[in-house]
Amino acid sequence: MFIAVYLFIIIVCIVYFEKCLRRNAKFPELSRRLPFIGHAHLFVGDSVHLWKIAQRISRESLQNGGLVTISFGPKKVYAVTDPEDINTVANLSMEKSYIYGFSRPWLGDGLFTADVLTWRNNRRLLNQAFKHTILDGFVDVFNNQARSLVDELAAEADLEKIYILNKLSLHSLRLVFKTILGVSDQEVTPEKFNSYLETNNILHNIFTKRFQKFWLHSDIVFNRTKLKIEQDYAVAVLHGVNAMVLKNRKEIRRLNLENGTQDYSGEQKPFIDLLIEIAEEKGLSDMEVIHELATFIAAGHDTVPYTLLYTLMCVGSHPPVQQRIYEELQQVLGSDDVTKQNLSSLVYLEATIKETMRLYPIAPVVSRVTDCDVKLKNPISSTYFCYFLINCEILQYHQGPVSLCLHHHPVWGSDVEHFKPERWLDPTTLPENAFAGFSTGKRNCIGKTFAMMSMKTTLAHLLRQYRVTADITRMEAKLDIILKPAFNHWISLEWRDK
Ligand code: HEM
Repeated sequence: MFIAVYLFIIIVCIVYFEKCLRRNAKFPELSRRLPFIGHAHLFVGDSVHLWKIAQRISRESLQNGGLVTISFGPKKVYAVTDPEDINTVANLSMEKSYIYGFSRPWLGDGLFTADVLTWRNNRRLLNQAFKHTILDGFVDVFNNQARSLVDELAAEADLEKIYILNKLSLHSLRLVFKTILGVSDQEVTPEKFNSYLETNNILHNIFTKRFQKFWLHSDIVFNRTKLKIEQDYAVAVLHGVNAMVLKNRKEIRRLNLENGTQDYSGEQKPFIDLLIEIAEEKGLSDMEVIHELATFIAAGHDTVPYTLLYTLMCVGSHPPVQQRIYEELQQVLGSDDVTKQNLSSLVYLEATIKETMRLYPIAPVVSRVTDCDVKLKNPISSTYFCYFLINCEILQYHQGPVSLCLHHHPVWGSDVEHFKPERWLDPTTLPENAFAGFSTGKRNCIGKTFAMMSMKTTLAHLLRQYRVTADITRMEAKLDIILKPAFNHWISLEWRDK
């Protein structure tokens, strides 16, 4: 009898709670919300499933005029897909959402995860390391690494299928170790690089699992799981490498200062030296420097290889695009190396990378918290009026290969679904605020010029030497922190001068 009464009271409460929510719902909400937990159940599954959910959210958001709400229990998230709204949010809210906090044991107060106050200060200081004049000094390193990659791939040329991702990751990690840490290939064995990559992937996996299982969002629960033990171990391994590099670098700097010498013989000094200088000036601890290094290594090498892979796959799937790139390379470079002067003439290659990033952005979801009211366009009516979103969390969903969102928004025109690098050649014809491959607003990617320069150099060397074949329409993707290929991401390479 008592059980029946309790059940009755619970059902009445649920119905009342639901009615209140619906009455107060000002915004369209994602379908399939459950009482109390909201949409949290939709995210449970593997990372292929997570990508499908992200695409569904972005599709529903666009169908609802550019905004849809998602509930995680009492927490409400606004998924924004309208270009104007995304621009508004990105410019007003610099604070990252609590989900980024999952990576704090690894990245600490590094630029990517830092709170706004710390971020403002550090971004200003670190911006100087990413100026064009500084990055120009890395072009020789980009060329040397690209040449090594071309040579390494020779053994696999003419095979029917190559899974090139691991080689691209290794290439990007070496590049980052050289330019960010000042560590040459000879100082780190291939096994150590591979173990760094594996550990890095383990961490991605742990963060994704934690995000998908909403009960693990709480530190109290998560800290009692096996995942936490695995996370601690992985973080210790990566920090161990960073700490060792930092110690060696400080020693080299000390000796250089004592002897009045420098050890980068004409090359640009690595980012770590600037960081050590800032740390000495500001009294930062070694752990703070390690967190910043971890951030730049992660952000630098996690992103580039995936964008390179997707570009090669797009190029391999579109022979006329490949032919035009080849002709541009012949005309601009011939058989010469890339230089800071000729790099800017590779306009069609750059357009191809941007078009790839439009269709396959490695960071398709960016999450922010607002600390002020944000006025957005009315997502339901076609007339424009405004809503106030108060202290809410906002997700920007831009793009997905099959879904309609920022990078697939109708503002791109009727050929929005086509891979068409030509659309980038005349900037005056591009839609406003509709590209966020490097994010947008003040807290966008600090490494975007570095990334573009290194990717253009690598692709110039590769595509001059090899003809690529691929079929990107068969690739399946997963969302494992970033957009990664899950299946069918092979390419084949053929020597051009055979
Ligand atoms: C194709 C290559 C790259 C892409 C597509 C990319 C994309 C992005 C995106 C979308 C964000 C914003 C993420 C968010 O707010 O959640 C970001 C931030 C960041 N990126 Fe990149 N990135 C790339 C390469 C690089 C490289 C090479 C570096 C460093 C060498 C780098 C360093 C960073 C850092 C430190 C941040 C945090 C910036 C801040 O909060 O001020 N990225 N990147």
